[in-house]
Amino acid sequence: MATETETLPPTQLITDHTLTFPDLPPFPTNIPTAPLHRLSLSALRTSPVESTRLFSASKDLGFFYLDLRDDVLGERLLREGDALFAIGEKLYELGREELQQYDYKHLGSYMGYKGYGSAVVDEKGNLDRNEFYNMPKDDFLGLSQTPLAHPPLLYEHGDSIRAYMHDAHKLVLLILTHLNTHLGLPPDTLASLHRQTAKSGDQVRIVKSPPQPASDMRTALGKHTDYGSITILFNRLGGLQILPPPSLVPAGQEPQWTYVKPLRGHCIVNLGDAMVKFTNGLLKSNIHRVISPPGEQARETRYSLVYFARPEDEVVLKRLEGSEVIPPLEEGVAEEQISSKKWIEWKALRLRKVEQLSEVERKKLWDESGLGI
Ligand SMILES: O=C(O)CCC(=O)C(=O)O
Ligand SMILES: [Fe+2]
Repeated sequence: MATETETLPPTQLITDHTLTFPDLPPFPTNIPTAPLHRLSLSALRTSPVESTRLFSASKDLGFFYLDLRDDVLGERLLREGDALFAIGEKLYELGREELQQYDYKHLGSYMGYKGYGSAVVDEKGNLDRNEFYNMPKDDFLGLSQTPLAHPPLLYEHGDSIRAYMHDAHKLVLLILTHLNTHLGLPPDTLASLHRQTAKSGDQVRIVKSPPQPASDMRTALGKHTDYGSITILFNRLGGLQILPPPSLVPAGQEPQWTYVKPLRGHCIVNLGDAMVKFTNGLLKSNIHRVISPPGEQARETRYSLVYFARPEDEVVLKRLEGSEVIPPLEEGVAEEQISSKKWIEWKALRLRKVEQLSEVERKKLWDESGLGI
């Protein structure tokens, strides 16, 4: 892969104990891991070289590690992330029945709770092996006219959730500002489409995937690209896998699903569909999925923490004007006029309409998603 030369060799990652999670079984040393660029937030603040590496990573894989240590914002995010992992564990202790009342799919909303086994994950019509809770930024920051009800526990921890939302968004804006510069867009173009004070689908998600029976392992979260702009992801156990795009796979070989090894002190950053549309395909939003954690880690319950930053609701997802770096549209191509809000609603709910569906109907739902095999 083209990125390989700029990442740490896997052996170096494994021997550095500050990058592993002391209370969890180790990530196995004998499986291949994805060669993500490993960037540093503190270096990004001052180093043009680091900034260029961020742009390269966004153009080839659309995924990179960001070391958050030795930076005031980064260290705060690490602490706030830890607090949210703890809140997540308590949230799921409420139980599936209690949480089910916060599933708002019937109202056309993907916010709130998604129950275990309630979305199709593959072409066979299999169902997922996780549950998650989407906490809408608009509800928690007081932007919604009619906020949804959320578990009282989340309101009790409202300050922690808001602090995390604010800081994760600061990090997103910093990343967008670097991309804005490299794309040669007029200053603040990207930031002005992602104001935290404007209504959007920004959300914090906490995912729980319990251990799976060894005799019946299946995809926990089906393959997808993220729908919005920038995703900030905290993982502790393996399970996340990416499928490299054909452009990064040696000629004659098939792309292979590859684990992304979680690194302590780091978040994983990935770009979503909106960035692809804004840049007419120059920036990448890579396909990923979650399966059972590898090796001994498979015995643990896996939690992960995600912050999705998405363009403001009314932003139309199409090529941005004002850059000479963004490739022009091909002659005769007319872009679809779809708002960020509509795009995300469609993508987030299309595989969740599974109640009382037969296997054949579930397979059809997958076929219609366009996700292929
Ligand atoms: O749990 C993870 O590591 C990834 C979750 C993810 O891809 C998502 O929620 O979109
Ligand atoms: Fe994702």
